[in-house]
Amino acid sequence: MTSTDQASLGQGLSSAEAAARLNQFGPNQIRPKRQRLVILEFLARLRNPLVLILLAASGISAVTGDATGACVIGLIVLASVTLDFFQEHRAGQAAQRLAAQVEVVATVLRDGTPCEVALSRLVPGDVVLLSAGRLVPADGMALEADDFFVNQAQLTGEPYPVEKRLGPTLQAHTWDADAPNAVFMGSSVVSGSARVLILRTGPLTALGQIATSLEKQPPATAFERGTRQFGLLIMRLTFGMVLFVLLVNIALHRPLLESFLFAVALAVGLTPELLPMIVSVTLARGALRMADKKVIVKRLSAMQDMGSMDVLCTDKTGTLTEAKIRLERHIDAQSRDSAHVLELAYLNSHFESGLKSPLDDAILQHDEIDASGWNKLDEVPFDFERRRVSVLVERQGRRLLVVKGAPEDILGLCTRYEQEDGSAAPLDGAARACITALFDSLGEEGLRVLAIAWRDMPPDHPHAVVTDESALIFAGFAAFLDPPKASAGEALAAMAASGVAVKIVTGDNERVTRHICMQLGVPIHGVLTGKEIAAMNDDALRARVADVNLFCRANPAQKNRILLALKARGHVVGYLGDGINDAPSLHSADIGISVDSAVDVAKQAAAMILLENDLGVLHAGILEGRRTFGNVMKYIMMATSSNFGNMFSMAAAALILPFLPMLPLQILLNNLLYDFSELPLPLDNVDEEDLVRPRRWDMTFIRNFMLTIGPISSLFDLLTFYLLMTLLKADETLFHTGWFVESIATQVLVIFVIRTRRNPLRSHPHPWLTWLSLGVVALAMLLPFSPVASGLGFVPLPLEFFGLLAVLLAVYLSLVELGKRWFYRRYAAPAANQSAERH
Ligand SMILES: Nc1ncnc2c1ncn2[C@@H]1O[C@H](COP(=O)(O)OP(=O)(O)OP(=O)(O)O)[C@@H](O)[C@H]1O
Ligand SMILES: [Mg+2]
Repeated sequence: MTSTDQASLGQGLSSAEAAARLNQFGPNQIRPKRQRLVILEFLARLRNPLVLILLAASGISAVTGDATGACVIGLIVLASVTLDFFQEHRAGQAAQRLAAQVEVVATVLRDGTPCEVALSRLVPGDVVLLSAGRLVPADGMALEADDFFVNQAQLTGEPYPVEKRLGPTLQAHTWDADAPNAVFMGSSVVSGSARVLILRTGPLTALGQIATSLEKQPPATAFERGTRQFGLLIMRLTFGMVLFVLLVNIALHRPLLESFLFAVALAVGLTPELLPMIVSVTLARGALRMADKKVIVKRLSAMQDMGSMDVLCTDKTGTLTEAKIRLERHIDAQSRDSAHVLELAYLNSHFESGLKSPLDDAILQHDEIDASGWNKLDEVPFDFERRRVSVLVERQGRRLLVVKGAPEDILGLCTRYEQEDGSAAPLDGAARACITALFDSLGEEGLRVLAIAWRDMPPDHPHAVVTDESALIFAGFAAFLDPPKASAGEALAAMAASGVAVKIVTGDNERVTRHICMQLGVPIHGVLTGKEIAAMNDDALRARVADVNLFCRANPAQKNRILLALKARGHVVGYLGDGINDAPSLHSADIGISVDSAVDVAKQAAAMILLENDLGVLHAGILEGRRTFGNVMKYIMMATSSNFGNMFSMAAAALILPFLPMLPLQILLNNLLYDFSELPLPLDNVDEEDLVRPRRWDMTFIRNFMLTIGPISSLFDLLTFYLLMTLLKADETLFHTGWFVESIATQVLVIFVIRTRRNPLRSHPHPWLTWLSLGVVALAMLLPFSPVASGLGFVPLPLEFFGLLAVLLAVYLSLVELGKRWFYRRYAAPAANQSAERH
């Protein structure tokens, strides 16, 4: 530590110094995202090998004579790369702005005053103020600590909170992980507060070092795997075809360079180069639409996962129930109202420095109780394994340990119970049975219950530890009403109807949760408790998870195991939660969903944040996800069927015709126009029948579609060749022109057939798609009559051609429509290709 650091401990860094250090140390991110200049991002697109080959080849052809051709090719390549780039860049920017809205911040002293700074902008030397629920933003050392407990399970796997105290001065380069004052990035504050000096940020932190040494890439989502497979399929086909065309042309002694250019242009025409752009634009558009519904999508690909999600796990408080909890009763062991129980509960909630749970808020708001005579000495913070919290308090020389928590656990720790007159009687079998019966009856009424217990502590006992929670005196119960949310029942029913199974995963007990489910009209068809889960190995759990829809008394690790078991069964699983206990599951879920009011770790781990905690918008999100899926699928189906068929016939024609069927630059222009017509695809409407089930990437579906529609396209093109040659007696340039126009028209207009399972007249495309497609076709028809025609190798078309074109188009579109109907009947009954449940 430098002397300026020492001097600045009190008030932190100055803004100027912080900015300088940010430059020096880089952002506080484990894997810093490279911020590239826009121009570099643009140039990176030219790195595509096909584009490079094309530019090189046209460069050679420029040198050998055909300068205009080469220039046009260069321009076309530039135009299509630019088109692609701007769309994607804009979409990415919009998505980034959205995510910034829910970015987790830290409270940092800058220029002597506390201010909120994004985690990524922290630097060594910053002084951070931490309290319960906050995230430790980087590695550092505690300068002040007040009952400061953190959960560092992410690093050590240890589920219990660890107390951090003051200790020796630490240095960034001689780090001592075991020092009592060392805190780590990725831990979250369970209770208490602290002032922490940041020493190491980003990749230099302990978490960063593990992450970089393992280079753990998040596993590819089903969708990413799908696009990759698809890319491979196309690549193989392209390679085969290009090789074939080259060999044929060489065998026929055609000019080598031109044949090569032709082959490469074919390859460009075959590549679904718009796919990445279509994917990111659809996703970004989906995310923007979700933002209107008060849902912020942090990780764009989560939109797609929402469309595939078939199981949603959710916790209970605040999701299924109203966020407002009320304290209804505070009663002793005999079910009489007890002021003492309320007082003890109040002291416990008042003094505990952990994140106040809604139960604490309910106790504190119930009645004003005077706690001023009491002094807090220490506490044992709440954790989800113990499910209780203790405070050690003192008044006029009397020391009490007051414990409140889950009744099942607390009763096990009690040896006596408090009677009406305040005396303690032994908790024998009969009394225990009585109290348990009381607890059960409260649960039947749908009340959430906490047990309150206490014991005297000797005056020489300054600290509270977990082992002090024994030989307690049971004081009574605090019972809460946590009414179900009116909208939740409806939302759950809607999700079930859309093929998403909802499972409730809660730390609360079975009775209360069942009661809520009954009120919401959610049938429970299988229950597992944390105890039962603890006794199962992963295989056993995997065998059970599908049939169970209520998991109760589950601790954080068990919640996570449930989730992994569901994923292992092939489900796409969403997880909705807001607590520290939900963070591991939010991480492992395919789609982690949290709320804006959640603790920082949960928000950090989530892929999606609900600004309003309402299950209804989640259903809307699922449909939105399926919509994005549908539109990406349309592009893929177009690329594999019609586009592919066209290119295939081009290759075949090269074999039959005495000349090249189209000039390389015409193929590229054709491709550019076709791409252009597909730009509005991300906006397109998706039919309802495509939204009723979860959608998954299905390679067999794509392959079968390709094999059905592709040949129709190819055969049809060959028919066109024949007619061009025989009816119009076309020479080389007329042939090129005629086929260019025909090929654009068929390729572009077939979208109206392919984009829907229905009769095309019964499904409404987005107006932009309609107009742009028609516009592109019109443009292609006009080109041969324009001044640039000769530069592009076109000649004006005779009138008969357009008559022929009209007939051909009508026949072609009808044929594809018939082929499509046959395909859906044969291979895919409505939505049946997406299996929701895989056993
Ligand atoms: N502030 C508290 N003081 C004492 N005990 C608590 C407190 N908060 C929770 N508990 C106990 O811990 C249990 C688990 O906590 P909680 O219900 O918050 O878990 P969860 O899994 O987040 O549940 P939910 O699905 O309701 O969000 C509770 O049922 C209760 O018994
Ligand atoms: Mg919770």
